[in-house]
Amino acid sequence: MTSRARQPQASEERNEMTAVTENHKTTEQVENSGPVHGAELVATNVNKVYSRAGQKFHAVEDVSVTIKPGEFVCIVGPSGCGKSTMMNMATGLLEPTDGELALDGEPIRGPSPDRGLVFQKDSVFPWMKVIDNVTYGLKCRGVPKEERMSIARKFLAEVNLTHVEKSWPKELSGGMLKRVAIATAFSNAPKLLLMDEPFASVDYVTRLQLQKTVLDLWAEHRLTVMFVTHDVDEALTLADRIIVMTNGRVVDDRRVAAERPRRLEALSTPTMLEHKASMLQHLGLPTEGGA
Ligand SMILES: Nc1ncnc2c1ncn2[C@@H]1O[C@H](COP(=O)(O)OP(=O)(O)OP(=O)(O)O)[C@@H](O)[C@H]1O
Repeated sequence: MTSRARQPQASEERNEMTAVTENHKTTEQVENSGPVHGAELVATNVNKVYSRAGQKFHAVEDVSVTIKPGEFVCIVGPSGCGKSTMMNMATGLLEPTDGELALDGEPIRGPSPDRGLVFQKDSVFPWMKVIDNVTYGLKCRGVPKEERMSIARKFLAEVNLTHVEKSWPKELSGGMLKRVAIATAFSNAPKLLLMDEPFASVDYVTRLQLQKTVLDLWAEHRLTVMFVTHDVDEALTLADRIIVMTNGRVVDDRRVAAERPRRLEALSTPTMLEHKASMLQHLGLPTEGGA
């Protein structure tokens, strides 16, 4: 018989969230507050050409972009604009047809532990208990058992999952599984965290909690984050820089200098509304002011 893992009480979650948001910093504050662990990602004239019904087309076309160490960058764009293709090339799982991606000056030729991944579909192995999932990458890299358990427990504590380390994934909620994936990614101490619509399938409240968890870990560990989302509000909540893609191209690249923590009301300031209207216009959506 399996027992359902204890869920944190609503009040516990709220207290954790408050503590977390109070610590958020902008990229500049993070950069100025100590050494940055993140790496610089440089894409130079990157193209990806696919064939569809015998016709070649550019899924990504001539993208050149530099993401600074420690920067939190969101990529926003409509379905099919090439966000995931860009992300997959950064993971090293997909090769550009032309151009190059490099991390700290080293061309990306394949996957590596210096790049952590959290994708929309759960990247948690159902046949391993939570603690074994989180330690798996460390084990593969030969990290001694005591050390990998200590690292995994530290990150499970940071995502408030200490109480389920011995649970099976099937005993956890969707939001908890996301937190296992986040703890697993951070345990491997990546220099670049690649997140492709990681919270698309969770409910609104859980999504806000997960956003705060990621922001807190980002500020603490000072790694570089590239986060793909459809959701302009999510990008404005998370990012210090937002890149908008349409039809495989970068059509907008803007800095969001708003103070952190960004509570819900922060999205309604005139500057944020201006950012939103401008991005929606790039995405071909009507805005309230008719801009
Ligand atoms: N392996 C493939 N072979 C052929 N075409 C592909 C392949 N992978 C992606 N595409 C096409 O490339 C384009 C970009 O796809 P991509 O998945 O990068 O878009 P996306 O912006 O991430 O979309 P979504 O938000 O819906 O996930 C789409 O037209 C898609 O159909």
